[in-house]
Amino acid sequence: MPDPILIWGAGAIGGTLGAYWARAGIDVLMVDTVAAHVEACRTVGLHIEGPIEGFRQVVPAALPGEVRGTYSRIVLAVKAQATEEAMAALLPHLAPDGYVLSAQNGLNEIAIGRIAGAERTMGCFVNFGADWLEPGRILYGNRGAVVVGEIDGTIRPRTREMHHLMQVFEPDSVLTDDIWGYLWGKLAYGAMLFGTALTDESMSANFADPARAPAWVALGREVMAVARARSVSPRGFGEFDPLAFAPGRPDADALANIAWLADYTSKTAKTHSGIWRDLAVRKRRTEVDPQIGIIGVLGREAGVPTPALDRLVALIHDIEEGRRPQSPATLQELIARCPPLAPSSSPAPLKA
Ligand SMILES: NC(=O)C1=CN([C@@H]2O[C@H](COP(=O)(O)OP(=O)(O)OC[C@H]3O[C@@H](n4cnc5c(N)ncnc54)[C@H](OP(=O)(O)O)[C@@H]3O)[C@@H](O)[C@H]2O)C=CC1
Ligand SMILES: CC(C)(CO)C(=O)C(=O)O
Repeated sequence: MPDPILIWGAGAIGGTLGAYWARAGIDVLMVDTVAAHVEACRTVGLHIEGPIEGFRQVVPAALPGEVRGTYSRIVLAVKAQATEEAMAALLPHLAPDGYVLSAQNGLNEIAIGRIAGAERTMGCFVNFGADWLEPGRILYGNRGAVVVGEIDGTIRPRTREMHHLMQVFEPDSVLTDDIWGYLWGKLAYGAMLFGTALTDESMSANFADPARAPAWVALGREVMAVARARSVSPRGFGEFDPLAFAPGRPDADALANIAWLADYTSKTAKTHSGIWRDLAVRKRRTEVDPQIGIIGVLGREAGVPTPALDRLVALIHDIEEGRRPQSPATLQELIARCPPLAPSSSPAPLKA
């Protein structure tokens, strides 16, 4: 029998994975710092609810200090700003020939590789939607892309094994030799999601408002410009093609993708992003620095200006620190820094 899969961070993403794997008879141990959540998961069970399916599953769970032994497969699913702290705690439990899979948004694989070694790091792009509601309760709002790949692009037996495991949860999971392409594609979408969290409205309402499009286009373009400077060719999901935001592409191509995002985000029970939830519900800091701030840092290294991203980071900090509300006026502060769209731009039809 292989050792259990250790899931470090049993919130919206880690908890959903853990419940599905445990229900399928796969041996898992979830680790989380929220004592009441750990207790609920391992006693009465973790309740997965929402439009996909509802079930309650007892899942073995522990606080970090309760973990013993070493594990060959660790799925890291904490928010990006907790990555380094979580890595320090889990490292003694990572087998010498094991690996950590980042089931997170952002470029956490860089930090994980630095701490655990590149050989012990695997990448993952997760785009399903889930919310941690309270101890023992998670909303699984919509299915979404799950993509697994090694950070050096090779596909190894362990990569195939993790891909099979992900298929237990999401049958359409993808195995890739280009995980960085997917991670940068998510950064383009992710930057826009941070933008939507400047307001109190849903993701879909934000994407559907033509007056707000200059912000989404500018953010997408800046992420693409930095990705290009780093020789990454970002990949999308569904019909979202981040390359439509690449330098030189007409505004109409970008707008067609934003129209698709408005539709895509209207079909989930998770109406607002995790960023919005951190600010409006959890009243806590977001992942903006490790996820979006880093793009500006990489841009400066490559001589690529990122004024919209920089303004976005500052505005999110303003909300975190109570200097501004989540409101259309706060988003307007971002739009004011973004170039206007070409006057004749109307969304080009998306390719079938
Ligand atoms: N939710 C979603 O729909 C999506 C999320 N993602 C990404 O997935 C990652 C995880 O997000 P999500 O699941 O939403 O976050 P959650 O906050 O729901 O879950 C993270 C859990 O880890 C706990 N935690 C924090 N620090 C530690 C630690 N050092 N050791 C163990 N547990 C810890 C948190 O506790 P506490 O709350 O007290 O901090 C929380 O219970 C993020 O990068 C996010 O951007 C990607 C796609 C979709
Ligand atoms: C919106 C979502 C679920 C991606 O679709 C996300 O990544 C987030 O909430 O941060």
